Amino acid sequence: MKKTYSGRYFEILEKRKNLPVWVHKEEFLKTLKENQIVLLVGETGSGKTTQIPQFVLEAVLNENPSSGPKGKKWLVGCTQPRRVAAMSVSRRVAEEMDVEIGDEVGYTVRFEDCSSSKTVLKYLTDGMLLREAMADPLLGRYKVIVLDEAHERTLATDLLFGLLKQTLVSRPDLKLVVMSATLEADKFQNYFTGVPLIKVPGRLYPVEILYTREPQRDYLEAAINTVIQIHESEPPGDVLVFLTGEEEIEDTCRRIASKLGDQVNVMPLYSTLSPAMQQKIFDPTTDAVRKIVVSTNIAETSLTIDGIVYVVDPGFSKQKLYHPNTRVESLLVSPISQASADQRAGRAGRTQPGKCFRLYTEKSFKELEKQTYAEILRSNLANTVLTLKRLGVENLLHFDLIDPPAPDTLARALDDLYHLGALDDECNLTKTGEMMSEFPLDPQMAKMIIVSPQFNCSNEILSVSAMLSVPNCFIRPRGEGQKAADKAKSMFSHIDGDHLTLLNVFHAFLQHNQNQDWCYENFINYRAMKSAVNVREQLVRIMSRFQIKLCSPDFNSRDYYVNIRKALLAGYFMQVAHLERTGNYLTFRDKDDQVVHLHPSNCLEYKPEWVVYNEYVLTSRNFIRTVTYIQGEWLVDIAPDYYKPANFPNSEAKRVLQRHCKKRRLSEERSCKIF
Ligand SMILES: Nc1ncnc2c1ncn2[C@@H]1O[C@H](COP(=O)(O)OP(=O)(O)OP(=O)(O)O)[C@@H](O)[C@H]1O
Repeated sequence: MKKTYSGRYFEILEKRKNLPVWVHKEEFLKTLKENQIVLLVGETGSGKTTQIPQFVLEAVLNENPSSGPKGKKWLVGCTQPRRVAAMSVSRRVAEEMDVEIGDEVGYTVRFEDCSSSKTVLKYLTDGMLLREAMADPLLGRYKVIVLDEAHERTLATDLLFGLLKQTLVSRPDLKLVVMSATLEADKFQNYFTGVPLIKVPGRLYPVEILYTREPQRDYLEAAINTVIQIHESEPPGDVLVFLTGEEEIEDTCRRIASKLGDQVNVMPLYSTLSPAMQQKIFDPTTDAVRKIVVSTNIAETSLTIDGIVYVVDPGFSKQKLYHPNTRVESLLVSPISQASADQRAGRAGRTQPGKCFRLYTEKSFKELEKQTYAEILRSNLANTVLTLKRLGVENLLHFDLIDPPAPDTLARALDDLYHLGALDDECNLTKTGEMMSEFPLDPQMAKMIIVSPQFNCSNEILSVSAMLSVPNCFIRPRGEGQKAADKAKSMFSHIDGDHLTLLNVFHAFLQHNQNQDWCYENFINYRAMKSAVNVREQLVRIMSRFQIKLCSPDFNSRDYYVNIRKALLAGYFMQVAHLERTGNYLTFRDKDDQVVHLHPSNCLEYKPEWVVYNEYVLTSRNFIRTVTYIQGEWLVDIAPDYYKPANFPNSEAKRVLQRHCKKRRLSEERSCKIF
């Protein structure tokens, strides 16, 4: 039966037909029919992300009217580097196709699947497609895969390139479309040897680019002043400002709001914000109030925020950097690339003409790198190696990547996985490694969960892991509310560490029946808590697949928290710091030790000799965040191979460790004598 469409459908269809990609529809479909791989480069806003997958779907449905593999429907998949884009674009496409989201059009992002057996077009993060490939390396449900925003060169997209290059050989019926606004076409054509390239010039509305005459000393001040200037002297239209991180964004929102009051509606956007808050930026505003969205670069690609006329681009973003020697992966505020700057400008001019205010000179723009450096060259690769091993890649050095990572980085990753027991001496995936790869978590966390039954506390470790996987649950408003928030937090504080504090919050939330008012009264982020409950349920499902026992120590036993702390260490034993006599902590790794400080958010009432930490944060100082007290002798008990004193540089910590080892040896000898 033919579907009857709503009036809205025809209204949007008229607009869609004006998008530049529509002129190239026939050429694109013909090229796709004749080739297995097609590259498509089109300007921002030309209609790639929303239209091309629909064209592809039309062709797939026309050519394959009967059902796909195992009686299921064929799928067209379109990847996005960011979850907020995958979710919002799929909603838009569902609206364009006049269907409910989750039916014919759906999305899958980490910890959230909004697709069903009806789904034929699925937007998903590149990371999720990689996960699907682990379960089914031939991606049997897919007829066409569209890799969007390829220029971003995220780690997952780069791995998908390598993987799909192999898969396409085994599956001649599978097709691949690679899309971007600013693709290094030559590089990709070389990589995929001579595949056709379709160029879509033009955009729907023009964007005027303005540069400053002089370089700006303080980009934050400059950004705030520009927003005020726009508000005071430019015609109506919403504003999108790009900044680098959560704190900076919240602070800027507050400052803009205090200067412009009710005349504007200021909204933050960053990845750790709850999905509900993220969705708020798409709410239409009334004419009298200007919307000002202050965002990290998660709004840089694919997003259309209706009403945005002005973009303010200070030219910086936080970028991941990895030092294989110290094994520290950190985020540093760095200048963006020309490709990023173009993407940012492209957020304007989507539903009407726009203006982009670049807070740097034209000369500086020309001096920026052309493209952002591929993420694979700037990351800790432990997770990547685990993924590749799970995908059956035997020889990592022969896996065909566009930019192969530095050998040092690869060696470090192999080493870490070996210590975690994920790889054996021959670099093959162990049973533990296989299990670890099934958890959508970093390898240490996965290991911690897998071994937690040995410490009789898998229930607690799951709760801690869930809490570590969601946005910060503590709300700390600036100004008046800060003291009250700190007081509320202290009610949950556990003197031995932040992990245990998170566990207290999780338990309290359950005890109060997941009540939203309770969260509000206690300065707890309700959405984060609901997400944690949801994440935990998903982790439980993976646990039961592997028959990993769910168990808890007796809450009244003295060892309740000791067991949990030991289990934490069993996963994170490579993230330990020792308090030196100088009063500083020193990370304790087998090469370069680093002086670090406890992050001010910690809830320890004293400075323990040894701590295990979740995160290394590099800002004005080196901080370790989310820390818990552990005992030095546990290191030699829990990770004896890793903590051989001979492996470590001469230090105070080494001497302590030697003592523990000696004690352990003596007690072993003693127990030998008894028998
Ligand atoms: N949510 C929306 N509301 C209104 N119009 C929209 C929406 N999403 C998309 N559009 C319209 O469709 C156009 C094309 O969007 P699309 O995301 O497909 O472009 P694109 O070429 O992929 O851009 P980019 O390279 O920036 O991702 C937009 O410029 C806008 O006019």
